[in-house]
Amino acid sequence: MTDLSSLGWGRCDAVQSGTVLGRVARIDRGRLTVLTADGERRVVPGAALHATDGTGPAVGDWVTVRGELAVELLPRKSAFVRTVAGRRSAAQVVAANLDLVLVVDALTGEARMRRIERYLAVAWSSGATPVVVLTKADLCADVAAAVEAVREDALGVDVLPVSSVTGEGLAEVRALLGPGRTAAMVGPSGVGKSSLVNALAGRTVAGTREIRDDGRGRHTTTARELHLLPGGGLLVDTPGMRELALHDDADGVEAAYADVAELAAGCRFRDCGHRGEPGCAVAAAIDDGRLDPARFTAWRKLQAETHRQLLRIDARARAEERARLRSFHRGLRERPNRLR
Ligand SMILES: Nc1nc2c(ncn2[C@@H]2O[C@H](COP(=O)(O)OP(=O)(O)OP(=O)(O)O)[C@@H](O)[C@H]2O)c(=O)[nH]1
Ligand SMILES: [Zn+2]
Repeated sequence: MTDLSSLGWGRCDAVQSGTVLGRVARIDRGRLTVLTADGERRVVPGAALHATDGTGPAVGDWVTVRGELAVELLPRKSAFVRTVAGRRSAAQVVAANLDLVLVVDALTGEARMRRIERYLAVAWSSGATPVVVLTKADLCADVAAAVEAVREDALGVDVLPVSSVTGEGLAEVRALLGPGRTAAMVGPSGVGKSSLVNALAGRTVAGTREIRDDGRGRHTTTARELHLLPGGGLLVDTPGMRELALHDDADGVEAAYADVAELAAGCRFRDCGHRGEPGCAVAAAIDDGRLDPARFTAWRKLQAETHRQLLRIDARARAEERARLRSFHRGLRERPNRLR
């Protein structure tokens, strides 16, 4: 029998008799693998298993289970949400009930900052605490300088260099993941997320790009999974994301660019567009080198993106309302006596 707090449980919601609490560790082919006090169970999601925001169960969610059925999804305390590309731009919960979001990027290659900022914006709106983890330190000639550059922009966020090959920095990441603490790793494909889970777990729990020892050949992460680490932490490995579109993340953008937002608050005009208006504090900061113009441009771009998303969500809601009214009126025409 496991203590539920070791699975990250820290609440006192009453559970109906006959049901048990479980935490979703894996979802595959419509079935959930949940961790309960009595071990792992495979269950099917019941008809009512969706969150108040309409999304389905996600890894990290708490559910109540009766027999082989997950009957209820408990409210989330935090969630990392991404927008699925496509016309409907639906929200997808990557992982739920997180204490930390590890934004993972590699110290190889250049120009990682704009990408990190985008992940940080979504991480800030998740409700969990973001941390930046920079992998492949063994392949970087000047780790200190690279880390410093990221620290300057990732305001209020810890930035930790690690190497899954030499083990450098792993202790610092482990220290963040105390017993019952849940973290999810997010970041682009190939930055070494699976290698990092394996290094932290001390054994192969996640597939990496190498040939796996079970001989199943090349493999990159295809499913999310909640792993229990030896030190008692819980870590969600997520497949690399080709693109991370913003959703309802305006607050997250403001948090990730708190310095720019603060400058903008000092402009003479409240609705300053920072396009050469007199008394623009943003332009002044760019002029005297306090603000990197690329960071300013990135802020604008992410702001515009969240704004477009909101308009799209709005437009969709209006279209759905129109369609509902149309079908109601059609119903009246076809069966005019219905209201009598
Ligand atoms: N030198 C070095 N190579 C690393 C390190 N971490 C990962 N790699 C290599 O980078 C490649 C990608 O690593 P993965 O762990 O599969 O990356 P991932 O982020 O999980 O990728 P996806 O599963 O596609 O999301 C592999 O060839 C790893 O061996 C590291 O710390 N140092
Ligand atoms: Zn301005």
